[in-house]
Amino acid sequence: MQSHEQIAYLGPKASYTHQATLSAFDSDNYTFSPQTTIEDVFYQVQAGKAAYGVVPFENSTNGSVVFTLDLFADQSAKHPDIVVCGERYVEVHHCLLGHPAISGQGHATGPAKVLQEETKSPSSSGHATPIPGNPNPTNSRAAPLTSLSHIKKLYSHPQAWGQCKTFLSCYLKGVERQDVSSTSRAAELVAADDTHTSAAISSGIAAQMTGLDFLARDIEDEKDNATRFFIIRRRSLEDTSPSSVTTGKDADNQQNARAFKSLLSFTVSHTDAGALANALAVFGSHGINLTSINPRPSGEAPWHYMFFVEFSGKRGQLAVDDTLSGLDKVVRSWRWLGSWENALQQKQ
Ligand SMILES: O=C(O)C(=O)C[C@]1(C(=O)O)C=C[C@@H](O)C=C1
Repeated sequence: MQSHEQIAYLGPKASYTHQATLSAFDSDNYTFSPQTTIEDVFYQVQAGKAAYGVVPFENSTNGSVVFTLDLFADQSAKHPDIVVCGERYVEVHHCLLGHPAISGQGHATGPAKVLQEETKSPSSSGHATPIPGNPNPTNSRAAPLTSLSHIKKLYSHPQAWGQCKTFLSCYLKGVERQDVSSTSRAAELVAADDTHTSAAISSGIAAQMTGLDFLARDIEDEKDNATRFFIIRRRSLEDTSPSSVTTGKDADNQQNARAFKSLLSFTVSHTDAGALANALAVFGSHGINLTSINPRPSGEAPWHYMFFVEFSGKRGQLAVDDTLSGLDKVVRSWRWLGSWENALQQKQ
């Protein structure tokens, strides 16, 4: 029997990362291997146990997934060979999953009673307070489908809280939150809670998997909420060998550059005036379009940073290779983290 290559992803099944994995790999040809943490995914790929890994990288509402950036920063040199080789975008529509209240649970006494009077919403479990960006908290895009007054604890992945701020502040303000490793793990924990007083922010698919009820749907602040995932693999010799380098007009035309993206990290002197500006100027002087920049603590000393930049183009194109040579002269250190096909090129 042919042994399938393994794809490591942040699990368990029904996580958004699982959905990204299904959109990138055919389950007939690969074996999917759910991992507990994003670090476990990096480890599996670095150790050669998985051919590819799938990890969240950034969300359209809540920004960068810092756990992933810090694994690329790799302060303890555990994953020196990981590079990005692809990307996938997944629409993220969060649901509140749990068990409906049973009679006698969640009486509207004390704070809940106050809440009912304040918000005229008998289904909430906390106080509604105006927050910046949503002066009228009753303006949540979603309303609960059932009473939430019995919900005493919430589980989710930390990224999800920031994507559902309005719903949470409106209907579940002050309810204890517990960070867990993924939204689908949150659903598993709630399904195992016999008290029926917890709820998970998770995907609709996780409801099918666990048998939990929908207490609310589409609770994300922005209706076009989406997360971008990276497909990672181990760096290979061809990645940097001269034979992979393409030159000539074709490699340099703008259209071709937009078809690809690249990621690299660098550090600059913390004390030299203009060090960061000089590094960024190298990209502009070679006509390279920078699409994002993210600083993360470098671990060298407090307030020292490593910068991650994403840009159009791929290694092997003349302008990109010249940029890397130029960068090498002005930064303290840099690391190429991969080039891949731009999944949005049709839409730009
Ligand atoms: O928890 C999950 O389901 C994940 O796949 C992780 C993750 C993330 O880290 O951004 C993915 C998509 C959502 O943005 C929320 C959580």
